Amino acid sequence: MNDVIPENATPAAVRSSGALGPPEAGRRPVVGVSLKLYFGLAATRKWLADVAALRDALAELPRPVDLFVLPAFPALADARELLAGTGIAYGAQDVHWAETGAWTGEVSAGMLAETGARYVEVGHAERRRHFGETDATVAAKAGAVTRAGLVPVICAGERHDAGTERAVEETLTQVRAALGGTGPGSQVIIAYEPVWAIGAREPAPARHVRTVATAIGTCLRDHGVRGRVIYGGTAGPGTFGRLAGSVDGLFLGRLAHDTGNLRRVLEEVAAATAPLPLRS
Ligand SMILES: O=C[C@H](O)COP(=O)(O)O
Repeated sequence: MNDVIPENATPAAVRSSGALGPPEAGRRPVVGVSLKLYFGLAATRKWLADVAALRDALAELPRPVDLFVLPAFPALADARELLAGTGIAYGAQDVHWAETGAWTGEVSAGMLAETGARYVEVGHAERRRHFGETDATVAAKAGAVTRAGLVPVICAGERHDAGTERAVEETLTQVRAALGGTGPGSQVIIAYEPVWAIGAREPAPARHVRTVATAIGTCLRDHGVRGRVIYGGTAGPGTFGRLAGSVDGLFLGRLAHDTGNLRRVLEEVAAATAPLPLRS
């Protein structure tokens, strides 16, 4: 168990805790957005066009930041069209673990790769809660995604606000299970999302997030995967500055519907992060 990291710890102090290692170079900060089922197709197209217009702002950031967006399946073709040439990646909010077969209604990682998708979210709390996803199915999906050459965005987080120690335990159980489906050296993103902070009024307290995210970082290193950790749960402008040094970026939901917010988040992430080391 890691000690709780102080609320006012500087990024350098967090790194010197040993969880992230020395700040040589390597991991690029990353910001992701899931649209969930908030928009219809026309609204998604409008939003994607607004995101594509961030292209110049993205290119002018003082430090490169990866940006990916996850619209609903029917909008993947729109993402391909509207984000072409912008350097902004896109992907899906779910996937099936099988490559092919009698799986009515499902979509394989291979098909997603054919659409040009780069990232695939697996194990979001809403899928665990409403669709019965388990650590085993999340692991199978994460494995399918990496085998297809895509990057799984593995969501993990405790269900209830019952203290940081309990959160580390519950979250690492999910992360370890999911990583069991991926091979050594796989590239993954872990989206740490305390379930009680999703769709809430404010993000989880920074001290709590720093401690859990740092424990996830150590877990990634132990598993020998190339991992980045991002925080999600009512994240928006002002969130990253309090977490810098313990996470590689943010995973946004509602607050990115306004692409002005998304632009501010990208600027904050670029400004607040120093180069971070590769984890393997
Ligand atoms: O996928 C995104 C997360 O669940 C966070 O959503 P939220 O920012 O709307 O709370």
